[in-house]
Amino acid sequence: MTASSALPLSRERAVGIEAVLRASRLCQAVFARLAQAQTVTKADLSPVTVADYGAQAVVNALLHAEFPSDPIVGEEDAADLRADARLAASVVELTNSVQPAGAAAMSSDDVLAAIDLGQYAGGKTGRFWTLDPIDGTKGFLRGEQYAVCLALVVDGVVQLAVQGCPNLPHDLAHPEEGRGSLFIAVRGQGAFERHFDSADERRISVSGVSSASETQFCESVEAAHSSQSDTAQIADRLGITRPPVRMDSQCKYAVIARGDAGIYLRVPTRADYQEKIWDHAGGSLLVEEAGGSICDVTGKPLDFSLGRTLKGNKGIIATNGRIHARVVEAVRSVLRL
Ligand SMILES: Nc1ncnc2c1ncn2[C@@H]1O[C@H](COP(=O)(O)O)[C@@H](O)[C@H]1OP(=O)(O)O
Ligand SMILES: [Mg+2]
Ligand SMILES: [Mg+2]
Ligand SMILES: [Mg+2]
Repeated sequence: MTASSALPLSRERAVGIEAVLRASRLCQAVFARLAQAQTVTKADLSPVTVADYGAQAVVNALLHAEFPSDPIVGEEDAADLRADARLAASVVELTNSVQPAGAAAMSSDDVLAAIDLGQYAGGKTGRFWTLDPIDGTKGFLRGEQYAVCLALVVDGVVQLAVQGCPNLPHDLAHPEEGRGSLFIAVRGQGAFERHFDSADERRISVSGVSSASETQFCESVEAAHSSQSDTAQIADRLGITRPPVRMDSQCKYAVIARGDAGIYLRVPTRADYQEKIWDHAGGSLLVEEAGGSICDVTGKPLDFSLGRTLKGNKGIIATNGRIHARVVEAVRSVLRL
């Protein structure tokens, strides 16, 4: 099933899908030659590859061509590329490799300018896009899960999500049967999944379990991103006996939205870490439109209107909805909130 073009945000939805598919193709092409991929270290020590820059260039360029007055809150900026001509040349080559046949090649200046379109400050009025060109760079580098995450925020509320998950199995129990899914949601229109090799969409919904003990929970692979000792205690308190599903990136939100697991926990490891809006905007809408619930570890709704970070929130609890109150109670009790 494909959403009708008469529905709200149908053009944004179609452009978002094209942008995320192009960026996902670029990332897969880079991974195929990852042995040679250049990586640099940003000030925050996170790995960033030519694919992160290239994917941001591709998405921003298409958004800017189609919606020239929409600002973009993107994770990356081109400062390091301006200081490294060899790295910049790789990104320009990659960006042009996924432009449609017949499109004029982008110059180095065009590519750097496209990346730098992502520096908008966000806020509570008007509409803007938010982009994580590769969420889960560490998963990408390991050949595991990562996601290209795009969302549209209007007056502080997420209205559209398009998330590409190139390595996500279509069926977690049968990874050999195919990988690569796109997840799409528009507020009020439901959540959908399509495989990378087909335009057919299917509506997805959260798991129907009504007891937390019957489900599995997912969390980060990286212990520095979410406290695995706290989540083990929370799981224990909820009577969950199955091991956690550890996965990088916003693929965790897709897995909740599709009903593969019932709970996603992200428990702060540091009091001063502010979650970024591009790490949660799209994923939160996917979960809500699939019938689930989301809030922070104190039970507060996520507030995407405060700029580039979720500075009013701490951590994340996303569930299938039916077990939400019980999970929030267990998290608050273990964290003494
Ligand atoms: N201390 C931290 N706590 C929570 N998330 C973090 C922390 N440090 C980095 N991140 C972010 O976690 C995300 C990946 O999370 P996951 O573990 O779910 O795959 C990345 O976007 C990464 O941001 P960044 O892109 O700035 O490195
Ligand atoms: Mg990063
Ligand atoms: Mg991220
Ligand atoms: Mg990223």
